[in-house]
Amino acid sequence: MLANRYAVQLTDVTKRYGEGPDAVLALDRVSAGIEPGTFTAVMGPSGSGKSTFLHCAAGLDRPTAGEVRLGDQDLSALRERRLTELRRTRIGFVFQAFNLLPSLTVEQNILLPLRLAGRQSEPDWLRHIVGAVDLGGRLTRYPAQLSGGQQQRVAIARALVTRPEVIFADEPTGALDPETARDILLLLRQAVTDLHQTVVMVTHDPVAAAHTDQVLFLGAGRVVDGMVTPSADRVAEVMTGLRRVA
Ligand SMILES: Nc1ncnc2c1ncn2[C@@H]1O[C@H](COP(=O)(O)OP(=O)(O)OP(=O)(O)O)[C@@H](O)[C@H]1O
Repeated sequence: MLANRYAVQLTDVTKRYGEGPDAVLALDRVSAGIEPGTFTAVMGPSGSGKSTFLHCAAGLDRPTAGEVRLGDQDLSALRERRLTELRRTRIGFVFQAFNLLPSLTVEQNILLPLRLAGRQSEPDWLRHIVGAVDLGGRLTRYPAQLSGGQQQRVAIARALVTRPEVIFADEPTGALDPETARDILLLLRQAVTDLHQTVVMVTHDPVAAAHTDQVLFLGAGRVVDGMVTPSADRVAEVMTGLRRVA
């Protein structure tokens, strides 16, 4: 069998919440393939299924039907323990709320995924990513002593430390001012361009989407449009059209 050319592949993924007349069809037979070493934005009106897409693609939630593959691994074939292990070692996460552990230093937060996986840190790699996120002088500080932008840099370093196959970012700039948001987006862009990382990001912001290579647009749980080398203006135009029909 040929190796999967995609870093992540969703095939006919359906996600239904609840049962009977109150059931919500959050994803309706969604298919998408994310190429390795690319930066992808997932956009759509509120309630269109973006978070559900991200959660299913990242193995945080199981689809009701359909298949999700991380490389050649079918996630539905994994029991909970193996799936947790896979999330820890092969996937990185960046959230809007940073999700750092307040009692750990910056360095300990960055190294946490390795510690949880029982893996050794690689000093050269650690130095490289700490340099890339520009946190060199702050490794012994605690999250509460950092600005929002600095905390998100720690979260990105933590996501990079295991050299995951894909980083999933859920509104990573949602809590930041526009200038700091831009720095974080440039950092994610750099992770893709320089470190050949694959990044999938949910965002509401056309300016954020303009930093990516491609945009997947969701509407009412389906992939309704796509755009390569997006610009903020063209993305905003598509979003206005989607909101009109939502
Ligand atoms: N745990 C849940 N139980 C029931 N319904 C849910 C659950 N999670 C999401 N939904 C519903 O599924 C649909 C898609 O939700 P989702 O959060 O994926 O959309 P979204 O595009 O990320 O929205 P937003 O931009 O507002 O965050 C919505 O109708 C939502 O109410």
